[in-house]
Amino acid sequence: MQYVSGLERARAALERGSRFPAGALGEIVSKSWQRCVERGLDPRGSPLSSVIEVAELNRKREQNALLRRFAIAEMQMLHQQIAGSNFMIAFGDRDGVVLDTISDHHFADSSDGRTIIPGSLWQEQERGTNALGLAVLERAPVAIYGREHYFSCHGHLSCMAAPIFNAGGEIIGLLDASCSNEARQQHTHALVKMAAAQIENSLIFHERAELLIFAFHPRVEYLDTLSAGLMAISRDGIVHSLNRPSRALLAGLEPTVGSHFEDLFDARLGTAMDSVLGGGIVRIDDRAGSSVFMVCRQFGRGGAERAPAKPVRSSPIVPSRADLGFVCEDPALTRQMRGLEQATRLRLAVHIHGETGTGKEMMARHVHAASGREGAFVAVNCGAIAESLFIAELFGHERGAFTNARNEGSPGLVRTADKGTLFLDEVADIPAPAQTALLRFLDSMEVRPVGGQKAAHVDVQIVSATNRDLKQAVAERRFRADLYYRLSGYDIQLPALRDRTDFAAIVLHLLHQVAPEFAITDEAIERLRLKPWPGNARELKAALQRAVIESDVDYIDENAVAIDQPDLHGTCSECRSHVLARRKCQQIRETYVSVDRNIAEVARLLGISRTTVYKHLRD
Ligand SMILES: Nc1ncnc2c1ncn2[C@@H]1O[C@H](COP(=O)(O)OP(=O)(O)OP(=O)(O)O)[C@@H](O)[C@H]1O
Repeated sequence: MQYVSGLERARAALERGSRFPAGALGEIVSKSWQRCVERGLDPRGSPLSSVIEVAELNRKREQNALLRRFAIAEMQMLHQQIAGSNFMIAFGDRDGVVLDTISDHHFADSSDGRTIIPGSLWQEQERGTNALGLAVLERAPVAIYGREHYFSCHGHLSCMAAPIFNAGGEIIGLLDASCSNEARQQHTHALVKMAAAQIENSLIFHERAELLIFAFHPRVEYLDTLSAGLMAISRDGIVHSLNRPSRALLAGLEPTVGSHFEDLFDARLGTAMDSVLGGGIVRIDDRAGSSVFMVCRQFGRGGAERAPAKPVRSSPIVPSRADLGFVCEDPALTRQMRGLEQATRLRLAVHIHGETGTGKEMMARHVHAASGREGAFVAVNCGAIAESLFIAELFGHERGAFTNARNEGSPGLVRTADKGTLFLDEVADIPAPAQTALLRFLDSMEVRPVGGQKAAHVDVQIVSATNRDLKQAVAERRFRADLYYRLSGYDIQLPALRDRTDFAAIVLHLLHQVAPEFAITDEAIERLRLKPWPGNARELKAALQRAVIESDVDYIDENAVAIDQPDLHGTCSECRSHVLARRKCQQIRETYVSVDRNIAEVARLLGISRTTVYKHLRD
């Protein structure tokens, strides 16, 4: 509390242009503010926000290809760990240029989220005090909360950034987690640091695949954690790579690339190797007199029979949103679903309308689950049953009731669904005579099997679905109007995938089903969103499957998503007939072309949401 008021006092002075009481701020922030003042940056103005061109961004991505691969894998992990808390994870190069983001889409579309986009520069001289810029300057993890940011327009943003170092101790990249509130997120800060350390270790394993890699720590139970020292050593004892914990654990001995094993440890390399080659743990002293436990994590190519152990993650793996099973974050849809439980309590028949692949069957199963009914969920594809058999299949038949009837008779699908749910899929295809029988059943809830005398009462929740226009079918007298009214006691209209505001969540969910270990960048999701997706979620799932199979890395980026660029002549179809809308639409399309088709940049420049941009780019 004291800190907050101290910060506010300092902020007020800063914004007045007076000397701010440095003691009220942390040292890093206070020095950074001072540098910004000296540079003449106006804290109430706008940052000199610059975004590099797409060609330059692609060049940087290529230059950092290997690091990017490990970074995106870790971003995916981090995203899963903090999913739902409205965060954005960003990977930047050593100059503070954001190369990739993976985010909760709510944040990506917020005004804060719109500032952190691929290609944006976050050096202190442009953006003032911020975590990415300061992590480079301080060569250490930095968190900047809310109004500690120099520019007041970033005052709602909290950012935690950690540098990624190479084995020589140089910064090679940055990892950042940002959210739009001022809360101190110590837990997230720790996770970002761990992710950066994990990337550094992964790089050592990848780049030194031919060498021995030893892990060591004074406490044996820490050998499998990110606190353990890692050293890649050739068989002549020369150190070729070492991670940051190695330097800290051997402080005083100044280990570097080129040091010799025996200058660091009080043991001959041959003896240490003999002890650890069988996978054992050896206790040895370092040259400063402290003892450590050591284990061999990689024996190097051609070195040993045993498969190298992988570095173990010490971070907890938290289940992701994808485990929930059903994505429904679109407000238009959640509104419709609010009354669902009540509708099933009143036994209203539920009718679901939506294009093919929009999840009608999934929704029907959800209605069944929401109703809490104990009986079975029985799905009937009304378009797939021969007209002559329809009534018997639905209501059952007695033994030998008709030619081809089953010998033992059949209870019928309606009775199988007793105390449960009967799902009539493709309901528009019900043959005319069956429509009458179905209507009679819905009115009485009684079934009489074909060839039988006795009617039985059943208790069934009816759900029907179609991708056709049932009202039109009624108008054309192909579907009975009274049956239509009976089936649509409670209507759910499933939006097409291209119109869903929770598109990103659906992509993540489907990708998790297809390849749980795969990550996808925000930019790839943006590209996917430009497609019209006539086959909806089913088509999207197949496209993700293809992208996964064709990918030789474990993530999907913008290059893995081939889309036909939209034809940008004129306006989108919705804006064609309105003069004002036409002008706005053209402006969006022109800006899109002028910024090398970077959707995030269009949203940022015009101050509109990405969803609005997509809408105007489609035909
Ligand atoms: N909201 C959603 N969340 C997650 N997955 C979804 C969602 N909607 C659809 N899917 C996925 O899309 C695929 C198609 O769903 P489903 O079979 O329910 O669609 P449908 O509308 O019944 O299709 P059709 O009209 O062709 O019968 C399924 O694999 C399902 O996992």
